[in-house]
Amino acid sequence: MQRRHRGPSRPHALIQSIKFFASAKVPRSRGQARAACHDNTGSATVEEPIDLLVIGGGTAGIVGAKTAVRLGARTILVEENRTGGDCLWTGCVPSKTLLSAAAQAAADREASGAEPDFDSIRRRIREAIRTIEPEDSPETLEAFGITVLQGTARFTTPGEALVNGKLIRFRQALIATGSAPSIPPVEGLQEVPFVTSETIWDLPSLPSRLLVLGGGPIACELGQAFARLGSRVTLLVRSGLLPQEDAEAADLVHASLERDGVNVLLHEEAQHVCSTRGTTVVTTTAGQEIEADMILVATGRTAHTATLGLDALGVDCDERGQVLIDASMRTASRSIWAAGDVTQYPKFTHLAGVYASTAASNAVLGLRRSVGQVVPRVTFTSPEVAAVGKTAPAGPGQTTSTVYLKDTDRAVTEGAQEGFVRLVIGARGRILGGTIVGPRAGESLGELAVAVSQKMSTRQLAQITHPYPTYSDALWNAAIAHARSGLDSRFARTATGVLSGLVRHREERRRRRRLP
Ligand SMILES: Cc1cc2nc3c(=O)[nH]c(=O)nc-3n(C[C@H](O)[C@H](O)[C@H](O)COP(=O)(O)OP(=O)(O)OC[C@H]3O[C@@H](n4cnc5c(N)ncnc54)[C@H](O)[C@@H]3O)c2cc1C
Ligand SMILES: NC(=O)c1ccc[n+]([C@@H]2O[C@H](COP(=O)([O-])OP(=O)(O)OC[C@H]3O[C@@H](n4cnc5c(N)ncnc54)[C@H](O)[C@@H]3O)[C@@H](O)[C@H]2O)c1
Repeated sequence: MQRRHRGPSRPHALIQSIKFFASAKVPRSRGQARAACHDNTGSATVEEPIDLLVIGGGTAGIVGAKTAVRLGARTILVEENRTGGDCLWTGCVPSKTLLSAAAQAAADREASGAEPDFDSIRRRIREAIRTIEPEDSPETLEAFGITVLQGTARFTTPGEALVNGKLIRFRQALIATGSAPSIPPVEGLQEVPFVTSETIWDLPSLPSRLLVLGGGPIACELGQAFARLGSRVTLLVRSGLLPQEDAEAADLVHASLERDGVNVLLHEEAQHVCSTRGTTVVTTTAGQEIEADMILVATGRTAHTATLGLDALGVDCDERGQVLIDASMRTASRSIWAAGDVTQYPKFTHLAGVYASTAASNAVLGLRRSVGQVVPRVTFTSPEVAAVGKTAPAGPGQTTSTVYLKDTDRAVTEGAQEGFVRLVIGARGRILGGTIVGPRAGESLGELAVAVSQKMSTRQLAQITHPYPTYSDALWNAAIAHARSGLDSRFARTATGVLSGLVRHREERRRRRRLP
């Protein structure tokens, strides 16, 4: 089942907001970008290099190229597969559609015992992709003013790259080639059928027993979805679940997965895999044997850099092949920039788009603006886990304020009381970050991201009236609880005591003056 296919990703609707940076249509008047290609036999057709060569047509590549064109740069985007990238074809769009269909399937099963139709779910996923896809198509990008070339790019020198044997000369280049699933070196794995986040969408039928290797966002989201559709799912996880997240949040996801029937095995790995009479048997490091009809490998990512010819440019990569860049998105080579999953930064669509926009404008305008470090993220399990900034106190003077959904009226009215909001708070009540767990947690995260990036204090957030009854009441109440605890401190009590004494004294004096 394992098939390597790298779909281009997409800045589609999610990236509408990023299009704030790269929006207006640019008249297709230039043509210089196309003319800058020449063959490598020496018969150059144009001498002048293009302004920006973008390699990769996923979210990072598309947003980067649009930003550059918007700034007047002659831009070529090279994509070896389909423009749109992981997010559109094999990532966010299919996985969020699947999660929605699986939640509906679980509700239907509970209500009427009806089992889901896997074919219609696959059709729904295809339809979601088909609806969004035109936004990222080569035609749309060309209409925007980007020259799109289909092919595999490889650098030859700092100012030149080969695409399908043609030489392209460029002033600046943006590497946006994304990443692929890492396949762990488990004995026997390559000999049995397995899928990854790239190929699971091609499964013709629902596997009755699915073994998932990994415990990150992909394993948790897809593991829960397949369990809700009716597969018997086992998660085999080297670490704890969602190791990047607040431990109590991860515990709630763990409990929820188990309620959906998922068998979660933590701090254990696959040691050996073999196939016996059509069934795959995985032996774990703890000596357990698990039978499965299909394995999903979700154990992290490897960057697409091996064939880019980066050695010739002096661009540094880490051991996972990730391009190392500074805060302005520039590599060790002055004219080479990178953004998205190919870099060492966290791997999210919104980050790929925003960082690529900064990289492209820095490259084209000769700037060194730094990217923002406030990174919101959402794992779309049930309950959702949304986080931004610090998720635990990390120094003296830092504290937390937590409000549970069982104390939040909207959650009580909806019978969805599992979850919480936890703020991490620093000196003078400054909000440093936090975690939101519960239904639609991701929808409340934007407000917390604003509070963190604007360096707001709990007192400032507490002063903003929130509508009742909403889930964001929990966030508000966490801020109010902390701001109020400040008022309860000994210093604050002394200060308010002194203040009210002064007022009493002043009023007494006025009263005496009025006496005859
Ligand atoms: C199952 C799953 C669910 C996800 N869900 C979410 C989510 O809900 N929210 C979220 O924010 N993120 C999510 N992500 C992560 C998100 O998909 C990625 O962060 C994002 O797609 C990265 O975009 P990119 O442009 O860096 O890379 P990609 O989208 O991978 O694009 C890279 C492109 O470069 C092309 N390419 C590679 N090498 C070359 C070459 N030499 N020449 C030419 N072209 C080349 C590839 O074909 C590809 O089209 C999810 C990922 C997965 C796998
Ligand atoms: N909702 C979202 O935003 C979303 C959804 C899916 C993916 N993503 C992005 O895609 C990236 C990749 O996701 P991922 O879940 O593949 O990777 P990950 O790196 O986040 O998690 C990998 C997990 O696999 C475990 N693991 C590693 N090797 C293992 C082995 N041999 N056996 C068993 N377990 C092993 C790790 O302990 C960890 O729990 C994420 O970091 C995230 O940025 C985002």
